[in-house]
Amino acid sequence: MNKKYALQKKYFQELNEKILRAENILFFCDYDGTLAPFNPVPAKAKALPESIKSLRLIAEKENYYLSLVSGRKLSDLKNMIQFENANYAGSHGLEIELLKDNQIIHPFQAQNIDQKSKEIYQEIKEKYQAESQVELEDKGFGIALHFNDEIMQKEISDEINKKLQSTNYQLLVGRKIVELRPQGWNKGKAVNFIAKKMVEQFSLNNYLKIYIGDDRTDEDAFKVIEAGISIYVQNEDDLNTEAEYYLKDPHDTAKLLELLAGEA
Ligand SMILES: O=P(O)(O)OC[C@H]1O[C@H](O[C@H]2O[C@H](CO)[C@@H](O)[C@H](O)[C@H]2O)[C@H](O)[C@@H](O)[C@@H]1O
Repeated sequence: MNKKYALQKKYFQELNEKILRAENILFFCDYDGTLAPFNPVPAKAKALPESIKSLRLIAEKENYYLSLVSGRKLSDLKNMIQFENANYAGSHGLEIELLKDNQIIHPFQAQNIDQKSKEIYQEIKEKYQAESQVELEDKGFGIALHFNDEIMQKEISDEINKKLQSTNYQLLVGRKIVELRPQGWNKGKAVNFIAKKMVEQFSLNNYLKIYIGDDRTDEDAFKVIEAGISIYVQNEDDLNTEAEYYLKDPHDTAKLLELLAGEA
């Protein structure tokens, strides 16, 4: 493991130099586990106020384009964190709202999902809606099952995985959660989609992508950051990540954002 702790002076200087060399910054930030510490009740998982304050300052910088990217559905994400001048990507990027544009874009269409897959998905959804030991979060484009018990999580994810064989859905296993979502779209594709839109809309030339995220779904985004800055927020997991830098938890995210906002 050869990751760079982003708050260590020499590594912060290194990433800050990259930022200073770029004319424009496309700043992508995940929500849960990155801005908001874990809470067993998703609705209570609030972003740290100091991170909100710094992100607001970052979003106001003339050459910064802030995007919030989450597995949460768009409306939920926008309820949790409200910025006028930010792009939003909910449901792992299946629902996108670009800054200063009130329409929701669905960059990946449901017709890519065949009838058989839809039926199996519906069957799984109904089964776990009726299961009292599992909390089902219906996101429209997919579902998340929240668990308290890791053994149960493993059993259920194995069972669902079997059912999803040769469907157009995929299963993602995360921290106390399994998620079913359509195959073919992910946070990496959403990052590229938003980046392209920003480049076109604002005629950007020299730009740098920054992505901060904490779980497996963020790995797809780290892979498309290229020469930019990818930062993994470690939480409980190990450092098996594509990201170049790491932070230890959302409190570290707050410290980094404060430095980047120029407050510290
Ligand atoms: O992409 P993210 O912003 O990181 O969202 C990922 C999922 O986050 C939420 O679930 C996770 O956080 C909850 C609050 O701390 C926690 O209760 C749950 O166990 C975690 O898995 C959210 O509920 C999901 O919809 C997101 O996909």
